[in-house]
Amino acid sequence: MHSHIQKLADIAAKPSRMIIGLMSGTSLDGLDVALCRLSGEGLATKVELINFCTVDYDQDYKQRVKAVFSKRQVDLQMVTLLHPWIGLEHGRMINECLQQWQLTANDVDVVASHGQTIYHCPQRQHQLAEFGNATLQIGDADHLAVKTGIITISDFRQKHIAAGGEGAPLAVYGDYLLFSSPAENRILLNIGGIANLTYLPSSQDANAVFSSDIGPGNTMMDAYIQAYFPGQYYDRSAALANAGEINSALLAALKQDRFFALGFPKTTGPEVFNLAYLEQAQQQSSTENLNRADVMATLNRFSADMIVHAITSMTAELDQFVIYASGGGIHNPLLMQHISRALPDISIASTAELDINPDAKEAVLFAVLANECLVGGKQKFSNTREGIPSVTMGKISFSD
Ligand SMILES: Nc1ncnc2c1ncn2[C@@H]1O[C@H](COP(=O)(O)OP(=O)(O)OP(=O)(O)O)[C@@H](O)[C@H]1O
Ligand SMILES: CC(=O)N[C@H]1[C@@H]2OC[C@@H](O2)[C@@H](O)[C@@H]1O[C@H](C)C(=O)O
Repeated sequence: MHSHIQKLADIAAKPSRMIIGLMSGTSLDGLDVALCRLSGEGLATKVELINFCTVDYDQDYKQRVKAVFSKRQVDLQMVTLLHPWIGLEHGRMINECLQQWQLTANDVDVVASHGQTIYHCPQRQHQLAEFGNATLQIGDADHLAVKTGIITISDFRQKHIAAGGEGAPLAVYGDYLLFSSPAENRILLNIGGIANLTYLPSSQDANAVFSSDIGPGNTMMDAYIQAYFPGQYYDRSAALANAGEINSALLAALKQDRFFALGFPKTTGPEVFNLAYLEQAQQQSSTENLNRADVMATLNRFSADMIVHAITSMTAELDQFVIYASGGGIHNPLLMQHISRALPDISIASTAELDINPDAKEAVLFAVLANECLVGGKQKFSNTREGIPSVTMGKISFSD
């Protein structure tokens, strides 16, 4: 047996494993690095978040990735160059975090690397009959493994698609394993660039678990402020949106997209929800001359309304449930106010109540997927339930 395989078997046999979960989402703000101690598998999985940090991307990094991000036409040489480069950059960022935490590569068993999504296109979006669902994450894990000296499990979304899913949301697997509880029906709501949710019934029945993307979380607000307020990356504390008024004609036009007419589950990304989408809605509603604060106020309300719509339609038959929110959008006070006002009888907490830092949650969930790749695989989801195939995800890269 190759010593690498023996090493993997030894890691799998340990009573607990140290796994670094990485997430770099659609907001392109930074790399979330979550060092977790994991034990058990399936519903017996236990996670302890030992250390967490977001390593901010500098301007060069952002510009390089943005040049190929969610665009139909890109410089293919640049995509090819970025694939190893992002792997190396993420490796360098892990090394920095380890140094900061006064740890070494030997203290970590495995890295779980999401990579950087640069294009996501489910069949229902591209509508090309001869092609299926597709998604592309770059940031090569062999480079990351060699740079850090740590075995790396990566590229989780391809198996999901190969087994009939759209490649997202993957959060549902970890949400179910970590947060499902007989005490209450739960909605795990993540408001990142794109918003998504997972429904976890108190029955803990894996076949009744449900998950879907919702539409934009922060992505359109971020794109708008970045385009018109150079130097600002997001509408901090909703300062701009709070200075404006919601325009009902624009709001109605924003809600017209085909995506919202599709049934759940479904997935999407900034390939759909971007500035061109806003411009089209402004043309349709003759609101091209709206002032910037009003546009931001309307975009903020648009995200909130679609989140509320998804929650109410997915919970129509439920008496009671609690929402646990995560992702950067929970720091946008106006967005959260719109959501809670529209759902006055629903308790909205953050995943901190479930002992997971809401900013770290997605990175932790990738650590859980890596743990399942190593020691799990027994928890089954219903084969008939669209979007949650019962598969083991991730590819393994060795460091030497
Ligand atoms: N103080 C704040 N005020 C307003 N918005 C905020 C604040 N802090 C964070 N945000 C929003 O959260 C975003 C980052 O969210 P997050 O890190 O969850 O995104 P992501 O992981 O890239 O997204 P995804 O889940 O789609 O992959 C920022 O770009 C910003 O829009
Ligand atoms: C293709 C892709 O990267 N999708 C992301 C994105 O960000 C949020 C939403 O869109 C979700 O579908 C997904 O990420 C989370 C982690 C998921 O798969 O659950």
